[in-house]
Amino acid sequence: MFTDASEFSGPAALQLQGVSKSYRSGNTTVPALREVSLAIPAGTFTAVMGPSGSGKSTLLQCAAGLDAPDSGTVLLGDTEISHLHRKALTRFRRDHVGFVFQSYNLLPQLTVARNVTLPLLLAGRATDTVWLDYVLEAVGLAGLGERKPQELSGGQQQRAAIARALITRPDAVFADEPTGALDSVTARQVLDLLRHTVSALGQTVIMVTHDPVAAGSADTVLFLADGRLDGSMTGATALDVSERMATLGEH
Ligand SMILES: Nc1ncnc2c1ncn2[C@@H]1O[C@H](COP(=O)(O)OP(=O)(O)OP(=O)(O)O)[C@@H](O)[C@H]1O
Repeated sequence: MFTDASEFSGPAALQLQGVSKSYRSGNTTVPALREVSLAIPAGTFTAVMGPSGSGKSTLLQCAAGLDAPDSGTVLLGDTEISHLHRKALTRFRRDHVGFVFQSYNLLPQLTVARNVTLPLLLAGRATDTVWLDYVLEAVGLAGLGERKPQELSGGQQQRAAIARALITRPDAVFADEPTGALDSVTARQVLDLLRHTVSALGQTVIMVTHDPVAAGSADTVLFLADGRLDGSMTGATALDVSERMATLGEH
């Protein structure tokens, strides 16, 4: 696991230094992340795994600028986002970050093409139709741009959501349980697509998942236990990941 960008050659897509985050619940404080430091090279596929409540979603929220850490710094590309104010952060996210969620979040009244290009519209950027066609083709939706989301299968809807995440050419794509609502065959296709966006388009993908099979598609798997990073694996199979999960937090 890289904790600092100086440990690898090439640019870092994401760097966290000493990131901590707690939630207040009534009179108690729940620590969700404790002093997490990591660096993710650009153009790689990283999975984040850990038991329920280990801090995966909090890590993703802080890393993607959806939430602010209590302490520590987050760098996305060259920009330190941990101390940006709300408006600047929203603008930064719109231009530099792609999101894929378990529940697709496509707007039913818009066509696939309009859903995919919505982030450009919101950012006031023109649509590059050559790039739109390329992205739709890359995700396997060539010729389906004029359909409505409800006229697509679940897997196709997730492909449209991935196209929407790619359309702004973001510094990083964050995926939260992207295969959670899909059957195993469709999930495999979506994982292969995420892999393809990394290897063919040079994207950086960071995916939170509960599924060892999904994690086994990534270049590197980061393990979280009780808000702390608890090691990593590179080139791991689903079986390797399952075995590691069974001993997580045991030292
Ligand atoms: N809004 C919140 N208010 C209070 N506590 C919270 C809040 N969000 C998360 N937590 C707590 O912070 C810790 C980390 O939660 P987080 O959702 O990041 O874990 P997770 O690994 O993503 O869990 P899961 O796999 O179940 O989604 C947990 O103890 C959780 O109960």
